[in-house]
Formats: sequence, C-alpha cells, structure tokens
Amino acid sequence: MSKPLKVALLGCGVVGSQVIRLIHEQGADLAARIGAPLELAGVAVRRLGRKRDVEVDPALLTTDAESLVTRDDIDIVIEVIGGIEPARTLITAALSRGKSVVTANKALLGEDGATLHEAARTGHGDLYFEASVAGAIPLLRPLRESLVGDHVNRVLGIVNGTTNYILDKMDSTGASFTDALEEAQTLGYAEADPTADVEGFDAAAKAAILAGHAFHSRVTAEQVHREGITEITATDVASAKEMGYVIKLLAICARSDDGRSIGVRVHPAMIPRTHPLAGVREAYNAVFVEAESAGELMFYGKGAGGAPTASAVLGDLVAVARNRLAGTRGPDESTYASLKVHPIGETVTRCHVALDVADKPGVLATVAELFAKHDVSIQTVRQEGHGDDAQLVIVTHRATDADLTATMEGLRELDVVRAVASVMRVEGDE
Ligand SMILES: NC(=O)C1=CN([C@@H]2O[C@H](COP(=O)(O)OP(=O)(O)OC[C@H]3O[C@@H](n4cnc5c(N)ncnc54)[C@H](OP(=O)(O)O)[C@@H]3O)[C@@H](O)[C@H]2O)C=CC1
Ligand SMILES: N[C@@H](CC=O)C(=O)O
Repeated sequence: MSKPLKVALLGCGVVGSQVIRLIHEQGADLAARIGAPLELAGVAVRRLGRKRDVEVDPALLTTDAESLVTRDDIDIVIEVIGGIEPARTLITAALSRGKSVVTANKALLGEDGATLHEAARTGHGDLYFEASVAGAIPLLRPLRESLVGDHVNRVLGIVNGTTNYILDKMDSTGASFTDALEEAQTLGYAEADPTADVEGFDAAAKAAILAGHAFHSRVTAEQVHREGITEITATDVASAKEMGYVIKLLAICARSDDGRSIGVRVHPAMIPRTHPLAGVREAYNAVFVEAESAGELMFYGKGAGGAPTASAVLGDLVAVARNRLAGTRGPDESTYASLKVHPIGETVTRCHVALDVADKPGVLATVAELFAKHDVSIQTVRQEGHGDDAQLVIVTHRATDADLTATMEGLRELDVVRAVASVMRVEGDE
C-alpha cells in the first residue's frame, strides 16, 4: 500500500457533507480500490461554527480556501462550493500546481470550462467532473471514454430535477406552476431562489457540458438556446395530456443534417406519452444518447441530492487517485475538434400550435396558405369547438426554427386568427 493521498475539500454543504461521510465510512474499501489510503487534510467553508450534516474534525475546517489548495502536501482538491468565483481561481490554482481536481460545478464548466481544461493540461493534473451533469448518473465518462470511438448524433434528455418535479406535479395533479414550485421548494428540490432551475440556466450549463463531450467540441452555456418553464400554464399541460402528450423541459444537443454543425438548446417540449422520457417522474433525470454504431442508449437515475451527487464525486476521486499513483492522466479535453454551434434559427424542429378562430369558410385555407408561404408543411390539423369559439390545433412537420418563428409571427397578424393560444415544440415522435 502506498503512502496516503491528501485530499482538500472545498465546501461542506449538501454535497460536501456527503463526500466526507463516504470518505469516512468507506475509507478501508477506497484504500483497497486505490492502492493507497485517502486522508482528508482540510475542509474550506464560508462560515466556521455552523452546524454541519456530518461530523468534521474542527481542526480541519478553515475559511482560507486559497492557502488550503496551494499547500504543497495536497494531492487532490474536491471543489463543491459552486458558482464562478472563487471556484475558478481555486481550481486553476490547484491545477497549475499539478494537483488533481474533482468538481461538481456545472455553472463554472458551462461558462468557462476551457480555462479549467487548459490549466489541467499545462499543470499535468486531472480534471474530473462527472457530478456536474445529472448527479449520480454516469454519463460524462461513457461519452468521454466508452463512446469516444463512435459517432454521436444526438443527446436528448431531462437534466434538471426541479423542473421535472414541477412539470410532473402539474401533469399528474393539475397543479398550477406556482403551487408545484412551492411544493418543490418545501421538499428541498428547488432553491429559495429557483431562477437557475425554472429559467433553464442550470439545464443550459449541463447541455453545454454534454454537447462538448458528445461532439468533441467547445460549447459554452451562452451558446445554448434557453427557454424556461415559467410561462407554462395548467391549461397547456392539460391540453397536452388530452392529446396524448406530456410537457418536459428538454436539453437537446444534435448534429445538423449535413453533419457540419451542432444545435444545442433547452426548452419545454411536448413528447408523446408513449416515449420513454414521458415516464421520467418526480425529480429523476434521464438522457438518451443516439450514436451511429451503438444505436440508442438511455441513462436514468437521480440527478440531484447530496448522497447521489457525492457518489459521482467519489467515483471521480478514486479515478484521479489511481491515475496519480500510476503517474498518468485521464482523457485530455483541451484540444477539441471544433464543430460550430449553429443559431437556433437553423435548428430543425416541429411545432404544435393552437389558434382561436371563428368557424367559417376560408379560415383554414388562409391559415394553411400562411404555413405554405413560409415553407412549413402541416402534419395534422384538427378543429375543436364551433361558432365563435373554435380552435384550430395544428402540428407541423419538421421545419427550421426560423421558418416556424416567421409562421407564428404571420399568424398573429392574420385577420382570421383571433389569438395564438399556445405554441410549443414537439419532440420524440417523428
Ligand atoms: N445539491 C445538488 O443536488 C447538486 C449540486 N451540484 C453542484 O455541487 C456544488 C455544491 O452544491 P451544494 O452542496 O448543493 O451547495 P451548498 O450551498 O449546499 O454548499 C456550498 C458550500 O460551499 C461553501 N462555500 C461557499 N462559498 C465559499 C467560499 N468562498 N470559500 C469556502 N467555502 C465556501 C459553503 O460554506 P458554508 O457551509 O459555511 O456556507 C458550503 O459549505 C455546486 O457546484 C452545485 O451546482 C451538482 C449536482 C447536484
Ligand atoms: N438544481 C439541480 C440539481 C443539481 O444539479 C436540479 O434540480 O436538477
């Protein structure tokens, strides 16, 4: 057995406290799997004297994270503080000194992953971050390693537990968005300020990381088209249900038809109730990967929570510890092939639209003519109600988002259309 590897932990909150618990409870097993014991050498927090969810030796606690990560005797740094700063400065300081880093920080990787990967490359250390996307679900390592010889065409999934919980409650109980959000907050899924979840920022950061690994390209969260779920009403959810669909917040990363660029987007979409993603309930996550040779793969599990996320952190911890002992590094992510991210207008998608109209001759013809003018082909059209209260419900074939958007704008200006009652993308049944 080699001499102990010294670990510095930055953050002792929801995830950090569970990391400490696992290191303590499974110390002997981890040592056997690694070939050296792990020694927790310091824990950086914001406030001393706060009650923790795990017992921590007070002598290990410090508010001086910078001194901890730059200590010569530290081998591995685990960052579970979150946010951009000071996390970025601390991680780069550790990597540039040749330490290995494990992080769960999707916000930072989504905003500025390139800086971290470059620091890992020049410092000859490891940067592992399985926990940053979909918590406990092994997803990045399969993309980084198992599927690296294949050609991924699409990654499609539910990567935010809070929004999935809210949409699932709206679907199963008829709750309003506000009531479902309140329930998610009571259960501890959503933060007191749930903006990052409900506005899609969290999912967009994860989509950027996923797309980067699936397509070996550099993608930032800023390049991800993002729409949240705050505008979705109980009526939208109920009418989707009536038509055999369920609304989910999806992250979609897809190669363009000509293979020369990728589209990366996060938005609510209607999927058929028979689609496997429709069965993903509560705060669970699930991701489909479609690869040329492997075919369709589905990953499912807990995307959030202290213990599930700590499980992914521990997996990375063992991997970087083994690498250090073997004097090697994991895959180098700093030299990406560069597929460009195309703008949302070039993305090909389908649309469901409900129009309030009067039930009289010529209305359907005028509406159909507008779709044709913008090169959007209609797949199905159905009329509900009659007289002054009629509604045309139209589902399109695949068209570019630019053509669909121009069609929706045109519909709002047509005299025969009293209101565009709802517009939503449709995925999963082409
Ligand atoms: N919670 C989850 O389900 C998941 C979280 N993640 C990611 O894991 C990371 C951690 O999340 P989570 O554990 O929920 O966050 P918490 O807010 O629960 O914990 C953050 C910890 O960081 C400490 N901290 C904050 N600022 C500093 C600082 N400047 N110096 C030293 N310590 C500091 C806090 O100290 P103090 O306790 O004193 O305030 C706290 O212990 C984030 O990147 C998050 O996105 C990823 C997947 C799931
Ligand atoms: N807020 C996230 C948890 C961490 O990634 C979610 O709800 O999925």
